[in-house]
Amino acid sequence: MLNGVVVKAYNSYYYIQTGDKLISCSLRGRIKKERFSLLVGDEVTYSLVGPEKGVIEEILPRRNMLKRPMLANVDQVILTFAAVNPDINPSLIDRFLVIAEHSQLDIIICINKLDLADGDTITELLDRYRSIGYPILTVSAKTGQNINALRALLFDKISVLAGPSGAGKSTILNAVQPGLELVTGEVSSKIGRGKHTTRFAELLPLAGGGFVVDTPGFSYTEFQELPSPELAFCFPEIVQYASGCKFTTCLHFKEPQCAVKQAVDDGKIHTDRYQSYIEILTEINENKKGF
Ligand SMILES: Nc1nc2c(ncn2[C@@H]2O[C@H](COP(=O)(O)OP(=O)(O)OP(=O)(O)O)[C@@H](O)[C@H]2O)c(=O)[nH]1
Ligand SMILES: [Zn+2]
Repeated sequence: MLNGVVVKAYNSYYYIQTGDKLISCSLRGRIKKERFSLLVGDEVTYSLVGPEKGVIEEILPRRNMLKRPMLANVDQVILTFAAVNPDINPSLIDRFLVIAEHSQLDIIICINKLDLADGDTITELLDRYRSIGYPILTVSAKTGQNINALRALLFDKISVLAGPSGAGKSTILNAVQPGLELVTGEVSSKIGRGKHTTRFAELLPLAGGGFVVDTPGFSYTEFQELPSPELAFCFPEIVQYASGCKFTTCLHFKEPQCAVKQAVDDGKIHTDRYQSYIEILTEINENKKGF
């Protein structure tokens, strides 16, 4: 039996990548009954029935599942922001971090357009996130600076790039692997790619091993409602102090004897981060969608 990864689903066919071969597969009858359960990203076993044609026999156990886009076995999200143009915005970074934390993926923060940035202005901001424990990579897709380091991080993993429009996600991927030829540029010119329509994500194989997802990951406008008690778990530094709160149900807002608020007062949690937490908590409580 052969092994591969589902990289694309089209009509009732699944495309399986094995090494540098792409095998178009149908499903064995008994899996068909549970067809909904086969996702792009799944590892499968298959048997060949012709040259580059096969039948999927078995779906191997799934490590995780992402809802938007629908994918299995994603290892990490590369949260991508531009240092400038559009200007880096800590509150937006915090919102993307919440979504990424909620999806329980490993997170890498990637700051692009280093060629346009005055290093000092972003250093303080990046130190803030570094001190929380987030790995940070600064790159320039334009000059190629640190693109090798990013390529190394993508090696042998399934990665999603997420981040605001214009951060340079497609340009970065094209720099990582020129053959990908993702469409870049103005938003309007991308509509043909289905940017605003529902489509199934595809995995693009990277030379040397690993895959990237061809659509931007979750966007902050697609934020799915998060129950307010879960929000604090999306802030690692809040988690670190929350066990010291008097009430186990503490939302670290108006409750007395809150160890998190104390940590903010003591300068151990950054006030901006706490502010982001409170803003998002308030939005969740007001039942606003799409923050
Ligand atoms: N100066 C500079 N410009 C860049 C860099 N990376 C991307 N850009 C430009 O930024 C603009 C947006 O880049 P895209 O790659 O389309 O951004 P995106 O994040 O894929 O945007 P969406 O698809 O809308 O989410 C383009 O005009 C790019 O040429 C960089 O490192 N330096
Ligand atoms: Zn508290």
